[in-house]
Parts: sequence; structure tokens; C-alpha cells
Amino acid sequence: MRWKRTLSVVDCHAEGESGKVIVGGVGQVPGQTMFDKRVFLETQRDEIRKMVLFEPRGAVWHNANIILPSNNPEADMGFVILESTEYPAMSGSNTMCVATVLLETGILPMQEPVTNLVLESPAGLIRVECQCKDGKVLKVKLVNQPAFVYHRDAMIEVPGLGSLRVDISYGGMTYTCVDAADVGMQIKPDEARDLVDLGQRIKTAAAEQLQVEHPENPAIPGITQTVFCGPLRRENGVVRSKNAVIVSPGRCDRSPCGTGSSARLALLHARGELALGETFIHESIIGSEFACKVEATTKVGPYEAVIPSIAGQAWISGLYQMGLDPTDPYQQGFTLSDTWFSAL
Ligand SMILES: O=C(O)C1NCC[C@@H]1O
Repeated sequence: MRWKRTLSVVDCHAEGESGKVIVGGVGQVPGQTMFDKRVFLETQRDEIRKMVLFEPRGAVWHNANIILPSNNPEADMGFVILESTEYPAMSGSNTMCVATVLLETGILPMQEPVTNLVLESPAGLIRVECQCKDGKVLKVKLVNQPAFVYHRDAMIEVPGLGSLRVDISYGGMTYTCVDAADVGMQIKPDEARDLVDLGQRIKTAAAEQLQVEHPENPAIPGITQTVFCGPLRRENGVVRSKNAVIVSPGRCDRSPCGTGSSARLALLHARGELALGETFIHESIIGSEFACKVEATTKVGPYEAVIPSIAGQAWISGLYQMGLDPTDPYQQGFTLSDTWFSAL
């Protein structure tokens, strides 16, 4: 056997959402910042993302992260996020997987009971506080880059659905936020396929009809996600809500979604429905939870913004070498429309 590429992979998931962590085998990735490295990987080495995430080595519900040294003197490490159809600037579930793998495999030293890390994501520096006990990371709390609302109460026309009220909010990825009740959904597991179908149509319509451009980095991808928001409940004094994020090319995030939670925090705060420092429990379609907070407020260009924190747990589930046989006809993998929705 002679492989032409060998990647060292640690499989991990955060509250049910896959986040493979590639800890070796990629080689040099040029670029001053993690955003530069992200651009290099996207434009010059996209075969790595396809090899890892497309079939037969990957699946539509997989995500991956490449661990890379950071040039930022404040950062302990950097990472670039690879997803099915894009290289997001940031991802909450993936950050939890990266922090857990860095500490539990000994790439960075773990200090109990708390290890503080600074990770450079393509969106910028992410401060991470990890609760650790007996060599295990029990909780990862990350402080995201600012989240803000681009459009409030915008009306869009969705084919097959008609006029729909949406909000567009950025939390590291750009979200079309929809009240699940407005499309007759309760966010139950048996609605997943219908939510995906609706979510894909809604985000495609929103991307065509509403303009967005990140004021500090116009190269950040525009509207690629839908988040269906359940009603707010107050239980034992804590605000809670279900959500379902539809990740392109068309599947439900299994976790409560860190960037979706950040986008929702910005919206809740803008509407006066969540106070600074108040805990908000965001629940996923499979019932897993992130504890979220608005840590502070700020501005991004002309937009009022929040600094979100998101906390959850990740678990390592595998450790292996992924390889590429030079005679393999599917070097860059393939996708099939039975699982790989085509829109956006
Ligand atoms: O937690 C998040 O932000 C995400 N989970 C998978 C898709 C998004 O990157």
C-alpha cells in the first residue's frame, strides 16, 4: 500500500454534531491570518475538504477542522473549518470539538479545573474556557466574535410558500431566522425532512432578495443558513427555546448550533427579549443544549452588535488515519442527491 495523502484524524462531536479534527498530514498552509489560510485552502487545496467530507470517506452531516499554528502572538492555536458547501468564518460546535481534541490528546497542556485557550478562527480570535476533570473536558465555553442583525422583519417571497417574514442575522455564519410557527412547524425530530426542504427554499429566496455584506470582511460568505426558532419559554426563571438550523446543502444541525445561537442572541437582544448577562438555553432538534449569553454589546460598522458566549460539551469518538490510494477512482469523493440536496 502507498497512500498519496495520509491525514491524522480525531473524530469528535459536540452535542451530537460531528466535528472531525485533522491534527496532521495537511502540511504547510501559507497565509498571515487564519482567514488567509482559509482562502488558500478553499482556492488551492479544496481537494482536501472533498476527500474528507464527500463520500465514500465522509457524509453530508460531517464537518472537519484543520488544526494549524497561528501567527497571532495571543493565540495558542488556529483552525480552519471545512463544511459540506463552504468554509465558514466560524462554527460553535466545531470550536468545541477543536478545543476538546487539543486538550484531551495532549496537543496543548490541560490544566484542571479550568484551561483557558485563545484559538484563532477565520473570523478572528475566540477565547475559550474549558472545565476539565480527570483528563476530560467537561464543558467548553467560547466567546464568539460579534453577532449582529442585518435586517429585521423583512418580507421575502418563497416559491411554494408565499410571503414570509424573516430576520437576517450574523453569528459567524449568516442566518435567515424564521419563526417555526409561521411555517407550521414545532421542531420535532419527525419534521426534520420537511424543515430541510423549507429551510433550503427560504435561504435561497433570502439570498436572492436581501443584500448583506460584513462591514469588516466583505469576503465572509453571505446568507447560507436558515434557523427555525421555536417559541421562548421561561422555566425556573431561565429563558429557553428550541431551534433547528438547516445547514447547506440541506440537513439539520444536530447540535443547537453555536453560530445560529449567536445570531439568535443578537436578534433576541435587539428585540428586548433577552437582557445582557441573562442565560438562554438553546435546544437542538435532538434535545441537546447550549447555554448562551450576551456577554457585552458593541458595534460592527453601522450595526449594533452583541458579544455572544456559547457553552456545551464535546466527546471524542475515534482516532485514525484517513488515506488516499492513488488508484482510488474517488480521490475527491462524490455526492449523490439522495442525501445531498442540490439548492444553494
Ligand atoms: O455550531 C455551529 O456553528 C455549526 N454547527 C455545524 C454548522 C455550524 O458551523
